[in-house]
Amino acid sequence: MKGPAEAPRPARPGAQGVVRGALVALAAFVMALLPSWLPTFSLTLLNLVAIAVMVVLGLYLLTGLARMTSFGQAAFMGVAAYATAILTTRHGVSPWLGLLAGLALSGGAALILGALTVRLKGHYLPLATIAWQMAITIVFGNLVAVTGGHTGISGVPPASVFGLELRSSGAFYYLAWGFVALALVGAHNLTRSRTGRALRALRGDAVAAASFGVNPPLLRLQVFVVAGLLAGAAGWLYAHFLRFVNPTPFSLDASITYLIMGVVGGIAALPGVLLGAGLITWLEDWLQGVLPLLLGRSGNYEVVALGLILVAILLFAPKGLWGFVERLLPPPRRAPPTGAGLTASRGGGAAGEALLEVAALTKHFGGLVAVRDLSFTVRRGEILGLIGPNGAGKSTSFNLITGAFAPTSGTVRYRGERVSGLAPYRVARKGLARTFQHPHLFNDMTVLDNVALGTYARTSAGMLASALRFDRAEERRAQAEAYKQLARVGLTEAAFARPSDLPLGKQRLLEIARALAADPEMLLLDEPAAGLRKAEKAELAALVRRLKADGVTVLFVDHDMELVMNLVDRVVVMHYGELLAEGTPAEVRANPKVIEAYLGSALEKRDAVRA
Ligand SMILES: Nc1ncnc2c1ncn2[C@@H]1O[C@H](COP(=O)(O)OP(=O)(O)OP(=O)(O)O)[C@@H](O)[C@H]1O
Repeated sequence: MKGPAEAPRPARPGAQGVVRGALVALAAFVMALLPSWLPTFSLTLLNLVAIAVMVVLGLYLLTGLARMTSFGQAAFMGVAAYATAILTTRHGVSPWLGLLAGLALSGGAALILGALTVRLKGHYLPLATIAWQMAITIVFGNLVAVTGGHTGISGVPPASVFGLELRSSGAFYYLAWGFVALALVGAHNLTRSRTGRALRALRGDAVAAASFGVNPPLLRLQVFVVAGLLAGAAGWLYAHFLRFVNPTPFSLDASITYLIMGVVGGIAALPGVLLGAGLITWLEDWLQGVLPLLLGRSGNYEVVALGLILVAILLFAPKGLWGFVERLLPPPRRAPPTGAGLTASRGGGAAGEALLEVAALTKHFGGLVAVRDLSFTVRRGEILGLIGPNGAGKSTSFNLITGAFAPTSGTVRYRGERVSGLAPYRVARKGLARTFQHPHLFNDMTVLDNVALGTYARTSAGMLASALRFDRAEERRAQAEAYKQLARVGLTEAAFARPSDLPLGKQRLLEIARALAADPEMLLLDEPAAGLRKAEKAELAALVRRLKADGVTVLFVDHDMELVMNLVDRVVVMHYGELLAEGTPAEVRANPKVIEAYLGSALEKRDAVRA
């Protein structure tokens, strides 16, 4: 481990927070004064920046946090812009009612599209959003009776506040940046919440996220809708600022430009959103003026220039321009959380009674039977070892128990309740926590936040509550709980390090701390000793013994016979997918079938090496 990363920072987070707060207040003060200093042209540009920020903020949540790419945000913007334009020009409705209608329609559209597409993997989601984006642009252009076709709808009334019509750029500036301020604060709060952590965990590792109770499709859908609503609000601002709508600002080109803004500024950080939206909006405007003069002809050449900038950023600054700036700033200092953790709610039931019952479990992979007719019971309070030579079916059994695989036949019951066939997040919420053979940790979060992820199913603040910071008390307890579990595995020194700074042995302890943060009744450890040195294995074994003393039931799947035999109460041995033997370590060690299986596989390995 890198020494300095592990050492606790000399925490003076209070002073740093005050400085940050003062800087934000100063920026807000300067922003409030800008309309009295700047010419109309600059204010108009700033209003367009504000509108872009709203859309890119949605992309921050969608792509920056959850790594879902959408090429369709301008379409959601267009849905709200057309809704308010039609209602206010043709039906005399107030622009504020137009806002409600616009948000309802853009949010509804995101809900429908999201429900259909968020389960798509890899490139299919972006492709689906392109299809949606193109379809909706065609509707805007061709449904002439409703949308005015390519001519669009003009005469959209200005929004008014307390009877004051916001006609000028200077007046509209306060409305647009007021929206931005609210959205920024909400996004900032969300990022620091249980939802923000879960979203970051979701990126590329839905299996790990589900292991502490996150429902990946639901969370993806929620964030997709929020991004749609932010784009909808931007569309409403656009319609009442320019007072004219046509299909062009809501086309695929526009959606791509918003993505470029995110990538250029740095889509994974809120300052990057502001930087990207500001820079690209200004650059686009500047290039539109300069390029025709330089090239001697007019055309959309700024698109080519923006494309080149995007390529350069992707090559030289994959984290965007904010990535550069961030490196120059001092790292944030955080103090160890204090106070009470979360209330333990599991437990009950007598030691020794059946907790997990595996009955006639079978799993086929095509023609291969990985697990055949496997039955065993884990009793409350014991450590049960599941061992077997390579390919015996241990990991498959583990995945069947935790819900990662559905069994071909047979059942798994936990506390008498059938859990086989349930989604992994549902199994996790029943009180079964797991670790992974190869640690699934999140290096863009601190060690402490990685453990706090484990509290997901024990906390309940939703997106709105988190965005409004109503989760303050719960979040404090979740952080304190995470720290408590870090202390339990002896890792508090590394609380503010990154998981990648830790050696493998400590990463495995960190995964166990995260599992413990879920307050599990039963802990399933998948080859926790693989790749560990002798001293690390001893540390692991001591921890598992302490957990047993605390009443945690453990299913310990591993190769290491010596470790398992000295640690567990009972052993289940698998061979070629079937149960070979079951009993105490002494009974199993003396079982001729076990000796033969292990000796046989050792000889096979030796022959393979010789060959
Ligand atoms: N997703 C899969 N698709 C097809 N076959 C699989 C899959 N997962 C496992 N298998 C096969 O099932 C059998 C049992 O594999 P499994 O990984 O469960 O064994 P194991 O006892 O955990 O082995 P190891 O100790 O080497 O991890 C092996 O033959 C393996 O190749």
